[in-house]
Amino acid sequence: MLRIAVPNKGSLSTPATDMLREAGYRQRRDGRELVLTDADNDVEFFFLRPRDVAVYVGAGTVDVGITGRDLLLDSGAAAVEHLPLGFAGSTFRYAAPAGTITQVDDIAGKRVASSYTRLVADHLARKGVEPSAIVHLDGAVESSVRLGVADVIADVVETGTTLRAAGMEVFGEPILRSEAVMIRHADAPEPAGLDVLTRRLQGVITAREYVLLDYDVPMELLDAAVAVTPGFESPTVSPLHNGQSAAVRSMVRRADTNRVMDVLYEVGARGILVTSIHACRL
Ligand SMILES: Nc1ncnc2c1ncn2[C@@H]1O[C@H](COP(=O)(O)OP(=O)(O)OP(=O)(O)O)[C@@H](O)[C@H]1O
Ligand SMILES: O=P(O)(O)OC[C@H]1O[C@H](OP(=O)(O)OP(=O)(O)O)[C@H](O)[C@@H]1O
Ligand SMILES: [Mg+2]
Repeated sequence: MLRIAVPNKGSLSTPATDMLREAGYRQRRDGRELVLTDADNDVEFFFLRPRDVAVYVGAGTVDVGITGRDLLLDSGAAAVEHLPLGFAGSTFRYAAPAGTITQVDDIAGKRVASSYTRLVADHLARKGVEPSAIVHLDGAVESSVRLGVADVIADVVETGTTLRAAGMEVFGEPILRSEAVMIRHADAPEPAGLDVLTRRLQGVITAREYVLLDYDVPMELLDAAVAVTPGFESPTVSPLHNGQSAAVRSMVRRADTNRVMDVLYEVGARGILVTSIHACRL
């Protein structure tokens, strides 16, 4: 039975559970359940603190887990990224009170507060910058400068609202671009059942990222239209009964849908329809 660690709280928890449910797995209804067996799919879920997921996977006591790329790298566990999942996107960045520190080199000799101290230490070591201290805090890192325990922070930035509210500004390039990832042990052989889990999750990711586009186009314009919607391998083209036009079906990135429809219309396609994909295996 494949053992899967899932975040029990925080930003990753609900979207991780939603994705697994969409992939056809049973998920807990009560937020206090710690373990859940899905016998039909031969998997067992362990609901753990997001930060601890990499520790369990690295120790080999669970086979795979869902966590953030930033949490994985900060853990130092013997676990590696297996599949990016496309949710809980964020950047990890340095910030300081507006107008004080503006480049990474200036962190030399300063105190840096963060909940991700290994990430920060590794990054500063790579840059050859020596801070006077790296202060570990559990959260609300933005308050650390005002309260006098640090000069600079390194923290997760999603919208930037929290930083703005604290009168801080980011500086330097992002240390990391993070998102939710499926992780597995660094050296262990691939556990039985991981191939099925991976295909199922990839199916959900693709169904979220792509739509189906259908349209009719006169035969003489078919090549020009297909060039706009090349699809994954090649679009499906069916002749219409009138013998002069074709119906085309192709997968298109959801984010590109309206731009592609505009171009297709210009090319001469009509009856352009967009349909969501409920599930898929490619
Ligand atoms: N706005 C956000 N705030 C915090 N973490 C975020 C955000 N957006 C995405 N994430 C990601 O969520 C993960 C952190 O989740 P975690 O549950 O540890 O913290 P949290 O969501 O801040 O919850 P809490 O602070 O309540 O424990 C990281 O991988 C981080 O990159
Ligand atoms: O860029 P934003 O959209 O504002 O999001 C980023 C903020 O959200 C998280 O804090 P959280 O609310 O989890 O509090 P915490 O610091 O106590 O973990 C994170 O640590 C940042 O402070
Ligand atoms: Mg937090």
